[in-house]
Amino acid sequence: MSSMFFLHRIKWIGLLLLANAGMVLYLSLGEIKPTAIWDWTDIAGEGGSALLVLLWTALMLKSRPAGRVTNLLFVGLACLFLSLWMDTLDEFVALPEAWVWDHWLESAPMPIGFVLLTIGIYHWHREQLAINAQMVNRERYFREHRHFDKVTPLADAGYLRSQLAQALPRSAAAQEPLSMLTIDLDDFNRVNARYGHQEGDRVLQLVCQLLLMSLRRHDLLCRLAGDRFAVVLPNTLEEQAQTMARELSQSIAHLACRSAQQGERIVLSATVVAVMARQDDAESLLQRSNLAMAHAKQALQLKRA
Ligand SMILES: Nc1nc2c(ncn2[C@@H]2O[C@H](COP(=O)(O)OP(=O)(O)OP(=O)(O)O)[C@@H](O)[C@H]2O)c(=O)[nH]1
Repeated sequence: MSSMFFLHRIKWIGLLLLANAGMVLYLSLGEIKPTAIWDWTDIAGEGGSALLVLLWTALMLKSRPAGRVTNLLFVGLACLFLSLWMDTLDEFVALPEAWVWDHWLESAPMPIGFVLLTIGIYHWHREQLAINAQMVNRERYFREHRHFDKVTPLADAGYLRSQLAQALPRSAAAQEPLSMLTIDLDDFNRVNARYGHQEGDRVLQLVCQLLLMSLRRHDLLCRLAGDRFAVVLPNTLEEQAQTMARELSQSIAHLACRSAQQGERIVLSATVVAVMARQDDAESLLQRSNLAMAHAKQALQLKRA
């Protein structure tokens, strides 16, 4: 909310000055009425309405970008507020009966405000129609071009590249770290060889579910190829990513996975590597990640030999 006040500070200051000028004018030219004749119903009705219009103004400014339509809506609401504000002041301050300008101050901004608001709402409606049309186009683009993996419900390497290409500059601009995990099942060809390709598919689906459950909402899991997955970890330092890598590797090793036919335990393990983006673009980050994976697999082979 405070950013909204800062962003539109000139509008708020202008409105405050006008409301204040109205009050000073009334106080300097009129006389404060005795409290006995204050009409509390009018004060509550008019003052409450003025406060509600201020609340609408704040909500409108908070939900809209700056621009012509926002200005129209603001001026419209400001006119309504000023009209109600002068009406409320009238309940406290008595001005000579002969004067008419105060009636104008109370009534004239109201119809102007309604006209401006109507024009503003009409343009807002047209804006919304244009946004809706764009969203439909984008959704169509998304549905047509996004490649879903056929085995798991995950997007593929192409999608990962496109998301990395957007996420990397965004993180750099926000000065936030971005890390990536690559997860590769060990000896997965043996699962296929021993239990069949269909069973292999089921194992990949189980691993995918396990990974999805273990990740945070804003992490993006994709299937790079075969038994290799990648996770984009926004706002994550290398150390945190390393911890996640260890945890995921342990979860996969503990996955109680049994074959559908015989119910045998299928023992799984995975090599998980973490890299943090430095000055990378999508390609160089993927290359570094693949290199880290190749080293980790080599180390595993050496350990086994
Ligand atoms: N069931 C199934 N298998 C797949 C799929 N895609 C790739 N594979 C198999 O996954 C295996 C991957 O083999 P490799 O790349 O040698 O990996 P690995 O056997 O895990 O060996 P390391 O990674 O070196 O430990 C191959 O046997 C592929 O046929 C798939 O969608 N379903």
